[in-house]
Amino acid sequence: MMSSSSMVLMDRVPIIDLQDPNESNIVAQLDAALQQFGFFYVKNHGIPESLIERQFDISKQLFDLPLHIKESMPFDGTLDIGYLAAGGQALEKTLRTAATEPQQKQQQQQQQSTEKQEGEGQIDTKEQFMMTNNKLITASADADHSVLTVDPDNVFDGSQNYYLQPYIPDHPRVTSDYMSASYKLNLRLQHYLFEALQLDSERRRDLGQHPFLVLKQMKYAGPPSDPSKGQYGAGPHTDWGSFTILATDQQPGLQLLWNGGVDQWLDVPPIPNTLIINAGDQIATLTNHYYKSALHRVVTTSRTVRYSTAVFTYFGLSATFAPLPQFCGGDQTTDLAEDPSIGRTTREYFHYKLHQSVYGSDATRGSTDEEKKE
Ligand SMILES: O=C(O)CCC(=O)C(=O)O
Ligand SMILES: [Fe+2]
Repeated sequence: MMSSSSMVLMDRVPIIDLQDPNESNIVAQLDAALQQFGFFYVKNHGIPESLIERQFDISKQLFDLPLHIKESMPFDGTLDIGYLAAGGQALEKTLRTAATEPQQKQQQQQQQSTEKQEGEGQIDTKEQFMMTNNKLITASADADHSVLTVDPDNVFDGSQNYYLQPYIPDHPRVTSDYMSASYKLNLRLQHYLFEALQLDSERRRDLGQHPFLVLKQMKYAGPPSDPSKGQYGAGPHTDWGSFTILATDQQPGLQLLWNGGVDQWLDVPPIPNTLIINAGDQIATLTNHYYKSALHRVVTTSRTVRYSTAVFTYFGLSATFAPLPQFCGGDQTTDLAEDPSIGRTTREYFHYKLHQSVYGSDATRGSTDEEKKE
């Protein structure tokens, strides 16, 4: 972890070359990018371009299927799988108690009063399809260790997902290969994060075991966004977990809220042969918001269809979150009540956020239907 004063300020989200033979360079760049933006690009990331293209090809075929077929795979919030039609989620609804910095909170409130005329958390125009390694969610806490382990070569193994083989023969193979490659990239990013935070081996094990992993394919074909009416492809939100690995087609739209003197929405444009990485709430909580879980949104400007695919990674499902000791005390103390991921396990925090975004409820601690079912 470098001190803020030694950090070189950048005016745009940096690209980190993962082929750099000097690991400490990678760690230092990751540290600076997470402090300043909460976002960075990676190149030479190990996921073959051909696999990324095949994945987008599958995604296009999937969203082109007739609506009745897509709706035959309805969203299941317990497993976090299935299809959500346009309007099925409103990410902005998760903001009311988002785990963001006080400064960001104030910004959110200003943003909402100046940009929005009606309602809160309007629906997002994106369509989405999700697959997860949900066997970890359904397994009981004392399950056989092998049930809880993730096979990096077959991440979905043993989990319930909708596989579209009858309509898209390559669907199981391509989604599985893409997820496995993404998980391996996540393991590398997590290693660099743990190095930056100088975590001991016990803490690494606690955070790293039984990770929850979500593949979300998205299509934006709705009307152009209009922030003044609260209409977005994806409304302003923070991601909820550890790292998000995002692939987009060549359409712009993603923006993050950044303070480079004044708060502003900064474009995160597509850059060929790179992936976009951002830190979620769990990383912000661990570091007492020293690393940012940046507010971001998708503003579509034209009628052009846009595809993106995110792999959301979470730390261990049973790990409970609180700032690491080195981030507590001094002027870095966070009001624990302000950060809803504190004191919750990954499993609990995930369901809490999901309820806000999909079901619109202010799920209270430990009382969601999903949690009761577990
Ligand atoms: O489509 C994108 O570029 C980003 C979507 C996003 O931020 C999300 O689904 O969490
Ligand atoms: Fe996001």
